[in-house]
Amino acid sequence: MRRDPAGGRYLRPLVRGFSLLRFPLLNKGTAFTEAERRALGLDGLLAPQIDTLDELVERQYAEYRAIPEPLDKHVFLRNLQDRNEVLFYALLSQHVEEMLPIVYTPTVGRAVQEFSRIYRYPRGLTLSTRTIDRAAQALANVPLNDVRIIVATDSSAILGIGDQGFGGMAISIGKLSLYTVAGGVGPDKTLPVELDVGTARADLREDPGYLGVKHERLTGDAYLSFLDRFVEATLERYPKAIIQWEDFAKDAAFEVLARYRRVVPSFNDDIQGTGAVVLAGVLGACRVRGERFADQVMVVHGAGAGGAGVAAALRDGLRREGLSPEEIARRVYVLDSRGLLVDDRPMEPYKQALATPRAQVAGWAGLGLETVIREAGATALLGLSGQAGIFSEAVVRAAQTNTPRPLIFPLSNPTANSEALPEDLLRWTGGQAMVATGSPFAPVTLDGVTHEIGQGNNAFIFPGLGFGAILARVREITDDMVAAAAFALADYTAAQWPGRIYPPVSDLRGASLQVAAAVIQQALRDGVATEFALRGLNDDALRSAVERAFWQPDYLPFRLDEGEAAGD
Ligand SMILES: O=C([O-])CC(=O)C(=O)O
Ligand SMILES: [Mg+2]
Repeated sequence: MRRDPAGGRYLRPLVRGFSLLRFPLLNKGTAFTEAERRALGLDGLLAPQIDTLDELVERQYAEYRAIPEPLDKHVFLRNLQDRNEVLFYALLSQHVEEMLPIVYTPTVGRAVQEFSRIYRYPRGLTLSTRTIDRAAQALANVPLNDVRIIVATDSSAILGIGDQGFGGMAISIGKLSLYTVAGGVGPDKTLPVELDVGTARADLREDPGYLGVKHERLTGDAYLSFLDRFVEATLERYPKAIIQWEDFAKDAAFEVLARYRRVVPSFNDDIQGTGAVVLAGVLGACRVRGERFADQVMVVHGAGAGGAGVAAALRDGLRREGLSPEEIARRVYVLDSRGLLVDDRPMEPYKQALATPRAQVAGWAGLGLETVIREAGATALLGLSGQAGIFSEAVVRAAQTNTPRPLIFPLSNPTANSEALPEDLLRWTGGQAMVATGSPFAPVTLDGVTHEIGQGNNAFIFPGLGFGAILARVREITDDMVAAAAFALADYTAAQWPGRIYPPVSDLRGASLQVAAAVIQQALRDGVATEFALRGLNDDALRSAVERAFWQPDYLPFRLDEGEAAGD
């Protein structure tokens, strides 16, 4: 992108003619003007009609509406993205609420599973055991010069659906669409990455149609060495990039975050993003109920990256309220598939910090979900187990004996993995449960009252967190920046959407702007920001600066420099 002396934005293309039409970031299809067609060697290659962006959006939208199946809609939008990226984002921006469940959760889960079958056109960077020795060359081949945000997955724990091998690329692509539509990052600044270290799934390895490498996953030193080479080559080619680690299985998630967060500014979306969004939702629900957060007793079901991240965020939130470690231990309980984490039980090292002291559960009737809810007096249930239906009627009734309006958040994705259906939760509790889910659900009408179902998805955190970190040019993403994102989201919801636990998805952009501004403030306070132009701005000025930096889908005019013509 360039600017003329009057400040007008324009493009000076390095490719011309047919190649220009094949470059999704530059292609305008029939919106190339008469003059551009002549100057850029496009005469004869396009339909005669000349359209505006709005006309193209209308036409694509009509086609989109005619497609019945969500996965086919996803493929349609992905094809558009790979053909004409500005048009894709213009369409998506105008229909965020309708299309988010298609480009993102839940349909992206299907796209991950079907990725080898729906794969059409390359996007992003794939590093595999075949290419990792040439990582620097692979990065040099990426046709983008100023990448600022990378979403990288090793696909070991995609959403709640486990190891998906090469298919995990679809989640990196989907998350980055949100970075652009909700987080304001230009698509030329985003890079989805699939780290194909193999798959533990024999069915994939034996499937002739599977497009990933067909061997067992790398583990131990070989795995870490693979990641080291990726990080090293990335730092070299894109020194200003931030990495979002996505959908790594629990042990790897913690290890990878700890290993690299001070080498390259990075965060783990499932641990930190999910932790922040759930903390914001619990704070929001307490405000709606007129109760104190510090008085809640919270049971986290699931101790993978998401569950552990949520428990850590809740504990951190309680610490900020002034509670002692002993008090916190009586407010947050974490269960994995073997029941409550109790400190004398064998468990993975990362879980130890979340375990309940044995003395505290002396005399309890058991350590399973329902018993823990009764014995602990739980007022909030947070589901991150990936186990569909685990929040059963008996479990929910147990929570309602402790409080008339329990908070019940079935957060596992995609929809089929949700711990409960909002409709059931509201029915079992006589409309009293305060419900938010990870995947989108339609409003529920019960006894004439309609309940909106908030979406407690990290989509309300990561676009703003990443955008703020990019604008502040941070050296590191601190825990306090993540916490600031959570509090900003809770404050924004209370101010703009009183009575709701989360804003509606239609306001993802507004929420992200607020999150980004808060993240910048915190980065400045933490001394990790290197963009000093943002120093000293008050909240309003900062929010305006963030808004001005927000990328908008628009067809920029193409101009050639003096004396240049097609074919030069
Ligand atoms: O992708 C989503 O919808 C949220 C998320 O990170 C996950 O479930 O792993
Ligand atoms: Mg995830």
